[in-house]
Amino acid sequence: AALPAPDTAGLAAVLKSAVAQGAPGALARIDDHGRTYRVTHGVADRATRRAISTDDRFRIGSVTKTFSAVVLLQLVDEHRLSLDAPVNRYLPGLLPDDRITVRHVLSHRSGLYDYSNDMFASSVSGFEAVRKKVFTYRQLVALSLRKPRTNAPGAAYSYSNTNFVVAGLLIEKLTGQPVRTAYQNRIIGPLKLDDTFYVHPDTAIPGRYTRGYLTPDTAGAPLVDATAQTVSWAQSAGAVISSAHDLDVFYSALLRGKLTSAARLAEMERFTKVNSTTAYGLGLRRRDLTCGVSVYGHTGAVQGYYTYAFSTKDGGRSLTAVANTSNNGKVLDTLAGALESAFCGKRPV
Ligand SMILES: CC1(C)S[C@@H]2[C@H](NC(=O)CCCC[C@H](NC(=O)C[NH3+])C(=O)[O-])C(=O)N2[C@H]1C(=O)[O-]
Repeated sequence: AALPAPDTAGLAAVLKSAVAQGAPGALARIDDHGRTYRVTHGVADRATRRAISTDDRFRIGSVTKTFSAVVLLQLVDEHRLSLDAPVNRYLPGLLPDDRITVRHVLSHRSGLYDYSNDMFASSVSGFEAVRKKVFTYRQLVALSLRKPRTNAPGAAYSYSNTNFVVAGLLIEKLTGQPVRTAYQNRIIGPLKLDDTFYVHPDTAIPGRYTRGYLTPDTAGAPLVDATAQTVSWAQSAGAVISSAHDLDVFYSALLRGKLTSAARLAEMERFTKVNSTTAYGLGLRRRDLTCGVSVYGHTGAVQGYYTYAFSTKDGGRSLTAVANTSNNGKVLDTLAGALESAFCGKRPV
């Protein structure tokens, strides 16, 4: 059945609410079968008061996980990787359990502890301690292995950034190239994503961007400008920079089967239920909306930036919504309403 028209007034109200709840600015772009909708509210820069634009680049956080998963699924298509092989077959000795497979890692079912839980237990001091640091992938995995596994391999879903750091190690081992090169050659170049970059360990966002502001844990404390950072704590789990246009193109192309074989896309879409509205596949989230529509993509939360980037199953309609703050649960929850406005249309009064 055809989707209802996007509810742009409802989308504007969502962004306005996000700003009222503490985001300096918010943006949303819908690409719907060739027609584009753009909505913004608030500022990209608190000092200059420059209005936020849907053209502004931003840090996409864990939306990066889909980029990493796509590269690995392409390697499966090229018969250079098996999803059900142990990670240790490709990276001998990396993990303490040979039963952990590539599929377990890409579906957050490995049981590998998420080192960021400790790293950011105190949001601002944790961020300031790492914002200029450069980690190796193996240093991040070592941080995780200091803690017990959360579950036996394959036994449960437990979100962990460590999984997609392992994915980055697999990409570099199997392609013989840095993750940056793999993203560029396999995704960014072919799709002409001119606003999309992997600059790690550089701290600057190229070109025109919105600044990002970390909300402190202490109510009323001033926002922290988190724009300049290496994002080395995340890398292949969260360090890509992009734009609303490019993420709409990316998820539409993925779901249209432009980036992997149909068989591999079907593997990405084998979902483990997370809660009543969300399920996780391989580097891909499914969100089930109130109108019965399911959308596919990923969310992102990196210091200073919240992102929702989702598309319909056929890739015909895509939405990217961003708020330039983080560590603000009200804003994260409010921004989820952008999915309802974009894909469920006007709410019955
Ligand atoms: C599951 C999520 C929401 S969290 C996960 C990943 N982001 C992180 O793991 C960053 C955690 C610290 C971010 C920081 N929070 C704190 O410091 C809290 N003490 C903030 O909000 O700026 C990402 O991105 N994912 C989102 C996803 O995949 O949707």
